[in-house]
Amino acid sequence: MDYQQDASAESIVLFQTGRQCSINLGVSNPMKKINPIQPDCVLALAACSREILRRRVVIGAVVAHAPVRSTKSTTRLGVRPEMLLCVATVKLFGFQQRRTFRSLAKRFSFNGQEPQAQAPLDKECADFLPWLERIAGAKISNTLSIGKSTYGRALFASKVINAGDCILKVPFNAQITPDELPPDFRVSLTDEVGNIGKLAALLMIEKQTGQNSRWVPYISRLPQPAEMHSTIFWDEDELNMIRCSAVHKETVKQKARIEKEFSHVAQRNVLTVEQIPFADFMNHDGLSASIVLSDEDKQLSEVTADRNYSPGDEVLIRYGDFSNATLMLDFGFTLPCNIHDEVQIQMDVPNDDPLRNMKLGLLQTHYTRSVKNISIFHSSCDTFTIKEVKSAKGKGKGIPQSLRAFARLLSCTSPQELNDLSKEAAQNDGRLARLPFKDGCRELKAHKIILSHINKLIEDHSACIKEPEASNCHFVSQRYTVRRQMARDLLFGELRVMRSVADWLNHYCTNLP
Ligand SMILES: C[S@@+](CC[C@H](N)C(=O)[O-])C[C@H]1O[C@@H](n2cnc3c(N)ncnc32)[C@H](O)[C@@H]1O
Repeated sequence: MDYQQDASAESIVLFQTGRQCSINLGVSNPMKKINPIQPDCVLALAACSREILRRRVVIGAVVAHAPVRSTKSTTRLGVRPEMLLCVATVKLFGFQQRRTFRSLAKRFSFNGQEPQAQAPLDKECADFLPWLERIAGAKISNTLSIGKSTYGRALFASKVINAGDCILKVPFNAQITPDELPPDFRVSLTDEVGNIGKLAALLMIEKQTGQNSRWVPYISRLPQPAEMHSTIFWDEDELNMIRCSAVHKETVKQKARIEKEFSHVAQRNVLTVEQIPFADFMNHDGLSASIVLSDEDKQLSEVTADRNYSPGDEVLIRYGDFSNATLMLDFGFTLPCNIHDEVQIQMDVPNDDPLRNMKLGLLQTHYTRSVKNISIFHSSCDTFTIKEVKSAKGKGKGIPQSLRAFARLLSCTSPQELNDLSKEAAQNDGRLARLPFKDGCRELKAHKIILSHINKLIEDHSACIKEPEASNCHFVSQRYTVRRQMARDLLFGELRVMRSVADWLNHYCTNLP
């Protein structure tokens, strides 16, 4: 890849194999200060930042994770330079978080009496915690050490840790925020530059400052491009492995957005962006109950153990309840069997449906979108998220009511039927086709529409999985091996979800009166 800079531009401009992406800092010549820029860093950060902004729609929920702070009043999002994409959110209801926080506070004490650990220490990071504690002017952890795991750096118990122990607390003054931008630089930034753009600028400045940067121990441990596996960085062959999944489309969309729109993102928001050194060395376990919580009063972020750990155990936290689709796009990894897997499916009113316009009109009038949907994808009236249905004989939890309603609408063949649906909606809660058709044949027809759509997707996924390796030249590439496995984790997870939904639909159809 070739990168150049446009030193005269009002923006940081990167040219990547003919395409151009820019981060407009709105200053006359930012290159004076941050030249030369690190293109991979910028692009990745942009990717990360887009995600942060979109996630903001989580209203009334606590958003937190290793590098993310959350409090009642503000949401602070951490940008771990890990692939510069490691931004995660955890969905917890506000009251849960407050309660958790109070109970955590009671147990807020360091465990300092246990025997020394046998953790697999990362010698290159031996000086990291002492350095960070010097900056913080406070103890950050005395039960954790930085070591090496299968998934890069990780934090390990260096002493016995009991569930409920506070294992780390990183004061805000040891976190990297855009507030640190040099005043003259900050003054020159226009209002259009939000926190994420500022953080990007700060990182570039710090990187450029080299050994003189106060953050050098942290900056020097930023992930290298070769370690980044977000689908944002996948090449065409690699993306082809997941072409049957909605992640493919979402990746293409996000890439385009990053390159084209990042500079125009209005960031008038309540986010505070920062990076939380040390805490963001923790790897993800989807089943962990530990998250990063922040206390604005005490001006620190902390993590409490959700279980007992022996010395040498890796200590994990949960970044969020994320499907493999989200993990691979936002974080660049997947889990072999992810309980949070889900599948995004899109259903349209066919172009050749004679009632198409009437159906679209009704959808527009009656459709109310689920506010609970905080998946990585943008909802539209024809996009639905299905989850694994635990029992084919149950109520079908995992299949959204909106999908079944949509299918009932699709199955209508006369204006009269549509008018009846509309009337019924008006008599109830206004939502269209939420009740099963009284006529079993019509209900069957509607559900067969979904079933046939899902069966088609199952076929596509199965074919995708069976496909031989894309290219011989990849056979030695570790990168390709990692990404191939990610693709398989994704597709197998989606297949599991879709098969469970198909089983339920088959059972439902067979048992209709
Ligand atoms: C917040 S960082 C954690 C620290 C990181 N391992 C390091 O080397 O600095 C998140 C990154 O760690 C890796 N990671 C975390 N949890 C993982 C898991 N359960 N499986 C695979 N990779 C994981 C991924 O590369 C992810 O992007």
